[in-house]
Amino acid sequence: MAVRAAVAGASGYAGGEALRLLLAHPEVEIGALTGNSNAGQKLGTLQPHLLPLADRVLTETTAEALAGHDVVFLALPHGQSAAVAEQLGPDVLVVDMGADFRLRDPADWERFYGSPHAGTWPYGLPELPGGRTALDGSRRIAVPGCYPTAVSLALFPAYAAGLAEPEAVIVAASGTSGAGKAPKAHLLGSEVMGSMSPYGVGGGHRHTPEMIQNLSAAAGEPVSVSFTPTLAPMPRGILATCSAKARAGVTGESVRAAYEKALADEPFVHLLPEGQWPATASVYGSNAVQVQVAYDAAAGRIIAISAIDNLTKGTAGGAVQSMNIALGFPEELGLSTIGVAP
Ligand SMILES: NC(=O)C1=CN([C@@H]2O[C@H](COP(=O)(O)OP(=O)(O)OC[C@H]3O[C@@H](n4cnc5c(N)ncnc54)[C@H](OP(=O)(O)O)[C@@H]3O)[C@@H](O)[C@H]2O)C=CC1
Ligand SMILES: CC(=O)N[C@@H](CCC(=O)OP(=O)(O)O)C(=O)O
Repeated sequence: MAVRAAVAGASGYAGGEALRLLLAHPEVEIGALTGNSNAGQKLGTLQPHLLPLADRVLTETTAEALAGHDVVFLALPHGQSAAVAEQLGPDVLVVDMGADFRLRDPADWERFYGSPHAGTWPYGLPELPGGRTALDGSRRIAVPGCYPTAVSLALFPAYAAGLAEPEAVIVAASGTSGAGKAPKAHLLGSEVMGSMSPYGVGGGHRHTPEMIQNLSAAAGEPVSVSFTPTLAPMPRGILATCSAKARAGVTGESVRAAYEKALADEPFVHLLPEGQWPATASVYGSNAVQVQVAYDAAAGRIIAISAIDNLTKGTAGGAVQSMNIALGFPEELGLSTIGVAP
């Protein structure tokens, strides 16, 4: 029997992407759709690409509206999920696409988000060591941030194999949908189009502690991360260029072998053949992740590059993949690795 799923934040980008994927999921029936300022509006006016749901009307995000579902996806601004989640029973699978339950260290949360820490839930990145075990049967899932998804998948094989020094340098470009749908001054179309610019420079981006958490767990020792995000003039996609100094004795062959071993059985993460490089266009709208790795012998550095769709594998696709594991469905159910080209 199909599970009944509600989506809170259905008017936003993450909620809209969750609905796009859930519409194609053979074991999910879509229940309540809730919003905030757009409650009372028809979904067709807010998410015109979701034609089968065009006549559905958004209700307020309340415990009553979300009651009676097997799964509740929360696509709410940071800090809003805990109050909603605590009103949902322990048997309901709550999948939080916000940041509230991702970090283990309350001090990290308070420093980067400036509010009391709500707690820590099983982390929705199945590909990390132990990731699937943590999600199996869980009724609470913290979906990772989009940049930490791209970066962790690019670098964990190097750290898990003990090939890299514990200091990573990351520069990643994101499409503008990463910033959400609400209008923002730095996202005016005429200023974003035809230009790339950095932001959150100097360790200030809130995804830095999440990357440190993931890479340190893979390495078995603390890993420092210097992360610089940049905004790219495209609606979707993240290209993460990650590098770390190689440990003594590392060769191009040993790096390649470690990545082949770590990613061989992954249904969504694809280590490209040597000589091919990840591109955001290749994963547009798909749950696939492209990874490539190279050893820069002159600099003594491992360079790992990944491409994801920030809204699919970076948010809603990762959420559905994790839901599948938690509920015992095949992990790939309802998810595509087929992109859109050109
Ligand atoms: N965009 C992305 O690439 C990613 C987003 N996420 C996370 O997903 C969550 C949603 O992000 P995104 O979809 O981009 O943001 P949007 O701004 O596009 O959407 C926000 C949603 O939350 C609703 N909302 C706003 N304020 C409140 C409130 N006070 N109480 C309840 N609902 C509220 C909005 O409703 P209404 O429109 O009706 O006001 C809307 O449905 C965030 O936590 C974000 O960090 C995670 C990974 C990637
Ligand atoms: C381009 C852009 O602005 N991206 C967002 C990341 C959005 C995201 O995935 O992260 P959260 O779920 O943690 O909000 C940012 O840098 O804040």
